[in-house]
Amino acid sequence: MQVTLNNIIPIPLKENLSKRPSDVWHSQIQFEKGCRVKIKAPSGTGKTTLVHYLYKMRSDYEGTVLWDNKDIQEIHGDELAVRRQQSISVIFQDLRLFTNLTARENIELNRVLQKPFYESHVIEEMADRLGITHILGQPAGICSYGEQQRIAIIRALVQPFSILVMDEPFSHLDKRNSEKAAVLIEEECAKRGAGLILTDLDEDEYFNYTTLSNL
Ligand SMILES: Nc1ncnc2c1ncn2[C@@H]1O[C@H](COP(=O)(O)OP(=O)(O)OP(=O)(O)O)[C@@H](O)[C@H]1O
Repeated sequence: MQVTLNNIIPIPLKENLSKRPSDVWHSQIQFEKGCRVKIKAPSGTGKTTLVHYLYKMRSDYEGTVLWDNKDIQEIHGDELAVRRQQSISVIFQDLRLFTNLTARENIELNRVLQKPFYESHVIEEMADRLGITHILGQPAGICSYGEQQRIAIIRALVQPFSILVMDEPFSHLDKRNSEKAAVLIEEECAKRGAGLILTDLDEDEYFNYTTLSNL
């Protein structure tokens, strides 16, 4: 799937945006299969807002967001659900885990939404690589935030996608765990020939990105 931003301007940020240059807003940008794009911008400049626009969670913007040349405002119901299950996977900044469900149940829910992309043993293999095997049976709500981030990463990786969007996915992970997660994410994107869009506050070398620094 290709995602295109056509002259997007967030209405709540419009006044501030007229005072600063931007690599993203009021531009034509395409995110293609295979891309590695990092949006590096300070707190409060609109990274999460952009992620919500890309996934059709909010529509308070001028301009258009296209999925494969179709305005996402015209995508509803089953078509929207299938796109989210098959084409675009997101790790939200606030993770959106079900706190009463175990880590494994949170991941399983995404795996079995449609015809599973992976068999269930892949969850154990990914958990082992990210060092969270011991909390798989624990309610997500009592896991540390760093553990919850790794649950959300695995949940996003067990479904099919051609674009993966991650909003500050390593904010509570140390460097070693961030590197391990990045290697797994890169492998899963490469397997699918998928594109990756990541937001963050700082520089890093986890992926070979194109960086957009002004938001
Ligand atoms: N639903 C909304 N309606 C109006 N304004 C909003 C809404 N959501 C966020 N904002 C405002 O838009 C600005 C950008 O918020 P956003 O969460 O996108 O920033 P961010 O770059 O992701 O920040 P951080 O790095 O701190 O997570 C903030 O000033 C915020 O108050």
